[in-house]
Amino acid sequence: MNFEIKPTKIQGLIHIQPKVFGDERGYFLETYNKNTLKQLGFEEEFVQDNESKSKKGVLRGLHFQTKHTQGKLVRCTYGKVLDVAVDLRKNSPTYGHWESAVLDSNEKNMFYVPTGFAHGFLVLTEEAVFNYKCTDYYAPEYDGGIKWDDPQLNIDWKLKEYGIDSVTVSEKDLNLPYLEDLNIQFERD
Ligand SMILES: Cc1cn([C@H]2C[C@H](O)[C@@H](COP(=O)(O)OP(=O)(O)O[C@H]3O[C@H](C)C(=O)[C@H](O)[C@H]3O)O2)c(=O)[nH]c1=O
Repeated sequence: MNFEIKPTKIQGLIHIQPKVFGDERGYFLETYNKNTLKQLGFEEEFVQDNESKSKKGVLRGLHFQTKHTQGKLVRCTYGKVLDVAVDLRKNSPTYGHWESAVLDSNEKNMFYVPTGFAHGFLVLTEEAVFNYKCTDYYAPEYDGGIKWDDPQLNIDWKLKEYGIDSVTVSEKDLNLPYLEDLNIQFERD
């Protein structure tokens, strides 16, 4: 099997480790295989692929769409990021809880963030290229989010551990609300 599914602390989040085939030429891996992942119980359909490049200390997020909610299969194809998902699902026992994963382009590891979560990442290396598949289309009219330093969420962005003195956040993200001012709960798909 070319993919290994690993458990997470929050139900619904999934760590996916593709098998990497190395030889004297370099390496090969399947980055997505609908049938193989279906055999592992992962049956999401994707409609849009995205890529972004950012410098160390850039923090994109925490984002969600209030309609056309997107499940995201995320990975880092250059450098390393700390990826964070926050559970906003209605009646979830882990509502308001977060889970993080270091996505490393050398490890090829992936993280699946289902609908109902806010998502963001912090770049840990000088540069990082971030690629992800989405289960629904971009719908800016339904763009929403939570500010990265929400004291109620108290996310450990590991800034000191990675020697990041200050984060670079877009104007839009700097003006995102805290969760307590949002009172948002997503119905489960
Ligand atoms: C997301 C997106 C953006 N755009 C355009 C809109 C802006 O002109 C430009 C940058 O958009 P934005 O600043 O929203 O990009 P990010 O801050 O990387 O947003 C993403 O960051 C976090 C980590 C996410 O999980 C979401 O996928 C997404 O919100 O790309 C598009 O044309 N299509 C798209 O799907």
